[in-house]
Amino acid sequence: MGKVAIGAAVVCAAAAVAVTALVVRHRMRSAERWARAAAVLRELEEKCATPVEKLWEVADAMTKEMHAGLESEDVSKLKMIISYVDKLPTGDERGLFYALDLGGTNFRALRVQLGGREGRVVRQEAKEVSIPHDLMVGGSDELFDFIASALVEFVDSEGEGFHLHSGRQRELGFTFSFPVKQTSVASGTLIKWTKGFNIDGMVGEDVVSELNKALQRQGLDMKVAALVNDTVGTLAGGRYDDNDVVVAVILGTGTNAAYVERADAIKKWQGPLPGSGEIVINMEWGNFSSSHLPMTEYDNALDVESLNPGDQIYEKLISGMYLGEIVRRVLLRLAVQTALFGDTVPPQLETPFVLRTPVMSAMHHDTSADLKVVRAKLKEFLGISSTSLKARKVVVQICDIVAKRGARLAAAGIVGILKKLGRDGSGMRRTVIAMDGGLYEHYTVFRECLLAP
Ligand SMILES: Nc1ncnc2c1ncn2[C@@H]1O[C@H](COP(=O)(O)OP(=O)(O)O)[C@@H](O)[C@H]1O
Repeated sequence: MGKVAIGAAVVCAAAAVAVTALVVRHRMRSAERWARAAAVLRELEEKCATPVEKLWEVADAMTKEMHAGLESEDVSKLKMIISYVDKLPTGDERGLFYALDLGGTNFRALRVQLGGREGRVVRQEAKEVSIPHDLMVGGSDELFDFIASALVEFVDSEGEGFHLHSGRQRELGFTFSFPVKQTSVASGTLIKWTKGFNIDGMVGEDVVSELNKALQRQGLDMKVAALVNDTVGTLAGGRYDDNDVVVAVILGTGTNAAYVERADAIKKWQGPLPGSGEIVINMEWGNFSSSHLPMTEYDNALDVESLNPGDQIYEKLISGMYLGEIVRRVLLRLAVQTALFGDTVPPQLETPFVLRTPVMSAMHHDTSADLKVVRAKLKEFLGISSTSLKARKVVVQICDIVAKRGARLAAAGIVGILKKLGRDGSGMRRTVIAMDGGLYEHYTVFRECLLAP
């Protein structure tokens, strides 16, 4: 009995030692993994850093590129497109106007009855339709017929309070938020698709004529009276509300900026200068690129694997289409190299664009002590069923680094425009910037960081 007990005790002791050794080894492995995760995070933080000196460099580079883009075509990454809009609203406008806004995942139709300076916006109605993904990469007729048929329904649903002057054809302002070479106020050819659109045979075509043809095919008595970029539209809308608006910036699926330039500062302008002496420039700033931009291996890989490698570099750092995807790439690296989400890499995490920016934003804004929103989103969108609080904190930290880099770079771009306008110093006249876009509107941390970096 004694021997058996001793033997059992010895066995037991040996097992205990083995178990202890296992625990220690696991702890060491876990400590090692966290150390590696911390190193990946540290590196991300360093590479994404945007100290004030760097932001000034980015702002200066933006100003320089603006000058180059106004000088002549094709010398700068900034196209600095002349919009042909030389008059902005004064607030005195009257009548029934229609608008169509196409530039991302949704399009919007709008009708508005303007009642002059006193009446202002008497009445307005809008309709929003999401674009099925297959139409974003299909044929041109299919996309424009889809839009025109939605406009038919919109006009059919017109209620009380909207008055078209008798005998007048319905006129539409077409906001088309892709790079276009404008040829007049109501015509322009597509330069390239961005933001996930890729429709065969459209590059080089007049987008107004494509829409007019579709309106005819659908039997709607309406014609496009003006083609404006969404940023130019935002500038016009901003000016309608406030006379000091001179710049507009969009931060949504993509990003862009427009501003009012002195016509005589546009060296590449040919022909008579407009009477107003001013013209709106559509910068297409999403294509801005500079060696001063803080790029990481994740950004480079995202760019190389994108539909438009080498293009839209600034947009790929700051806009809603890409922020979530950058975060996904960092998380994938952590999952593979440090087993952040357990011993196997969650398969969904390998799917490009599975982590959308609104989901990133929801996780970033999670204020619960145990980060339950992060837990729920990781489960819902990435199929990660169990996470430690520590891992969830890492996720939030990555969102923070990526979002704040984007917001600070966007702010630096705005400063670049103000420098070009000579409105960056103190004691200058009041300058108002019209901001729009879902990213700016809904991503609070991003917006607050942009406003007070
Ligand atoms: N809650 C949110 N948090 C962060 N980003 C958001 C949120 N909601 C929308 N967004 C971003 O805004 C984009 C939509 O922007 P919006 O200006 O409405 O349309 P567009 O697709 O024409 O740019 C989305 O693709 C997304 O990237």
